[in-house]
Amino acid sequence: MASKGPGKVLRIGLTGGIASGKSTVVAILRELGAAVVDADRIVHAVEARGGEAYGPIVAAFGPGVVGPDGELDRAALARRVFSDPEARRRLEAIVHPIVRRRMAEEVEAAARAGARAVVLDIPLLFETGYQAHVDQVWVVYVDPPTQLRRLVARDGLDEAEARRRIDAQMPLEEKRRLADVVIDNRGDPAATRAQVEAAWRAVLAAAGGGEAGR
Ligand SMILES: CC(C)(COP(=O)(O)OP(=O)(O)OC[C@H]1O[C@@H](n2cnc3c(N)ncnc32)[C@H](O)[C@@H]1O)[C@@H](O)C(=O)NCCC(=O)NCCS
Ligand SMILES: Nc1ncnc2c1ncn2[C@@H]1O[C@H](COP(=O)(O)OP(=O)(O)OP(=O)(O)O)[C@@H](O)[C@H]1O
Repeated sequence: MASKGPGKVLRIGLTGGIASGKSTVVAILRELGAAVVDADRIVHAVEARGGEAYGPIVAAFGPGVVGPDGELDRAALARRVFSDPEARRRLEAIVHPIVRRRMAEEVEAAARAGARAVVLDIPLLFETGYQAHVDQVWVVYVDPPTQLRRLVARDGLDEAEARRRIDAQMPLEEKRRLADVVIDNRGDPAATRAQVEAAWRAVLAAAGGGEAGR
């Protein structure tokens, strides 16, 4: 864990596996008043037509990844990169540096706006080594069969495609072992909410109490 300098914002890295429940946990944290930086949202923004990553991606992957409306055909690009690790690394080499910079800017902005704690929702936190840049890591955990079932149900993928996406990430069991805080999302939403509320209360206490999130 990185040390927290005096007067600095407490950075919480929130991660998990695909469909483990990060968005569900983030929605609860927002309700509790947390400032949240969302890596997937930034990815979508920079990959949109006219965004910083759009041109380099089209140059690298060709017109086959552009849809009729001129936006990236995300489904086509996903099929490509989740069946070819080399292509995935090429995409990541374009997108990740831009996302890292934007996240740092958003943390700065939240701190300037008075937040004492910021949640960074980063699906690939461990895979990208970002744990060195946060003060604590929360992992949203589910067991593998639950993860597969929820991913298939949410995204309408067949089981083989869902497995490929899960296999493109560090195993969730391993992430759980590396966590400072584990949110166990195997149970019902109420059980998850109780854990998130308790973990956020601990953050408020560590960050000096009061309105730490905003
Ligand atoms: C492959 C792309 C086009 C698929 O887009 P799509 O709209 O279907 O999915 P979305 O971007 O909403 O991501 C959904 C989830 O997929 C998983 N995922 C996405 N990219 C990756 C990756 N490179 N490696 C492993 N898992 C990934 C994450 O769990 C993420 O939360 C897109 O995810 C992308 O450009 N990825 C590269 C950038 C990246 O690494 N993003 C992950 C977080 S920084
Ligand atoms: N405790 C729960 N019980 C039942 N279903 C749940 C629970 N938590 C989340 N889900 C469902 O599981 C799916 C995955 O959850 P969510 O979208 O929050 O995951 P995620 O980690 O944000 O995924 P991604 O990495 O793909 O963005 C969603 O359809 C969500 O409604």
